[in-house]
Amino acid sequence: MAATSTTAKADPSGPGDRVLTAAQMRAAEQHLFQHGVDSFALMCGAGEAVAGHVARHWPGRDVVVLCGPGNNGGDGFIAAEALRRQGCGVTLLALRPIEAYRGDAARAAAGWQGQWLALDAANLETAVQPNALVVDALFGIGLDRSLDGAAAAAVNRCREAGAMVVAVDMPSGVSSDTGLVMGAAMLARQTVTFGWLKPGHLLLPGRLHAGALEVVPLAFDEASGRAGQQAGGPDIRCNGPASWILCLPRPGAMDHKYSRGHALVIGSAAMSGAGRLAARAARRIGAGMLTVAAPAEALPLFMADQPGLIARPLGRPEDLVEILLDSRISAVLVGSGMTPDAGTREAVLNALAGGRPVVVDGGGLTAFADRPQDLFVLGRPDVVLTPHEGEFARLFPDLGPELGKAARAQQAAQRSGATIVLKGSDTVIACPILRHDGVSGRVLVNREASPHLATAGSGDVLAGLVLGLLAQRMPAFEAAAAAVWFHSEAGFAAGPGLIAEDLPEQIPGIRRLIAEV
Ligand SMILES: NC(=O)C1=CN([C@@H]2O[C@H](COP(=O)(O)OP(=O)(O)OC[C@H]3O[C@@H](n4cnc5c(N)ncnc54)[C@H](OP(=O)(O)O)[C@@H]3O)[C@@H](O)[C@H]2O)[C@@H](O)CC1
Ligand SMILES: Nc1ncnc2c1ncn2[C@@H]1O[C@H](COP(=O)(O)OP(=O)(O)O)[C@@H](O)[C@H]1O
Ligand SMILES: [K+]
Repeated sequence: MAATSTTAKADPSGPGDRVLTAAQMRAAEQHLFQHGVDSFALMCGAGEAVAGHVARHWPGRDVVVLCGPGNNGGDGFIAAEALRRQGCGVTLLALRPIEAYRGDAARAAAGWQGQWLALDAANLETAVQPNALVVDALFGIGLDRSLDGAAAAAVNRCREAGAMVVAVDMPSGVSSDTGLVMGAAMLARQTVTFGWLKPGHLLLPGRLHAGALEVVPLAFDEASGRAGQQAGGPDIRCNGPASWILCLPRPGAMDHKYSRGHALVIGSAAMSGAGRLAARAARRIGAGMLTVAAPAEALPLFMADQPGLIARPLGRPEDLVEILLDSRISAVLVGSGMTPDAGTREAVLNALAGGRPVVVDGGGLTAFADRPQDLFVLGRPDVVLTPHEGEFARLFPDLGPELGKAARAQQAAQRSGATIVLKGSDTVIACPILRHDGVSGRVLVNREASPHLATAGSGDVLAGLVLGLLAQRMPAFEAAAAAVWFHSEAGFAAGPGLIAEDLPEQIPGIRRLIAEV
């Protein structure tokens, strides 16, 4: 079967922007088989696509192909034979003797016309010379335990030799569902994958092991992708405008400042900067009106900083309840820059009781570390929790990294009933609303963000962006995802030397750019 390959830069995630787990991928594959696609033809398409990729990027180079025990190895045999026929010098090392292969992989192995070498330490040392070009076809989506023995030795040898590795489907050793390294993992320059991206290509550290990604659709289409996701697990996609642009607020001729959205930031005296940054971000993303409620001594700071906002004193807890009587307030941010204590807890609970969409950030999350159930407001998907890893671990101590970031965020969303933004360089946004088509929720993975965002106050800006979009009545999951996307774009736009104060100022330019989308 001829493989069609895509190398789209803007969104290389294949048909749609789905991201499939290993189980979903297998279900998508079954869907194809039920509709007459031949499994060996699919493997041939995969192997030939890898060979085509290698020939395009390194024309005329000798190549070492490492074949594992299953179908990933099968793809390797097909690629090796295709390259050999093109006149490439190919050395092939296999983890199994030829007679031990089964199914399509056995058929692919039987088609290899070159020499057969065992994948062992001695052969690795001879074959993988410094700067060798290596096709890693050891393990793909079937990896289910840590690499050891010869497979681990292959990873080490490639690393020692500074080999340029092209990974087939997954860099071997990276879990396709979690992006976690199992024992040891190939550090690939490039990864050629099939059908759709897998979470492990996007989540850390897998993203760093995968290098540049090429998605080859093969025979996979929208119907098989949908069938794959409906077989179980969440609908995972890459975060981008396609996921939320239709509900991005746009002011119209009939709008006035209140109708555009009135956001409320609960500020603190100890760290007023957090609320100030959030307020500025909420206004830059389009909230028509912004009120800060903060201890009286902090109010002059807010007012001097931003003449366009309204400041109201917050002394007693009842003050917040009174402020929330104003029905024009359309969303609330609580927790940024607040100390994690009983007073903050009360402010969060009062904000939630106000019945508006609420963003809970920073100290507002940690204040519930010893009683997370009190924060979990089942049936309130308009509540957005924005934890970084530390805050997440305090609220969901049992949802550890071993589950993978996509699954952790999804389970946290379902447990809390809230939209979850699990921050980091690979921020994941999860929706608590279950669907009725067998898909257990929606998850978006932000592809990449500027590491310059790792600076104090950057999270406060993100919280403010979510607030500003919620205030404009954008649904919470979409608001959270759009905010994360704007935030990472702002990080790239500001670039080196970025400080949190720069981020809100980048928003209008980015907003203008996507107005045309
Ligand atoms: N679906 C698709 O889109 C397409 C799929 N295609 C290709 O098929 C690949 C999936 O093939 P696969 O299912 O045979 O799994 P694969 O990754 O080769 O692992 C093989 C076996 O290794 C074992 N094993 C696991 N971990 C281990 C470890 N650490 N150390 C040692 N052994 C370990 C484990 O078997 P076990 O030993 O448990 O019996 C496992 O079953 C996919 O990635 C893609 O390249 C394309 O051809 C066409 C499109
Ligand atoms: N290495 C990184 N690469 C990209 N984005 C990052 C990185 N580290 C942090 N971020 C982003 O920066 C923000 C930091 O938020 P947070 O940890 O709450 O900081 P703060 O509380 O100081 O504002 C988050 O949006 C996070 O996703
Ligand atoms: K591989």
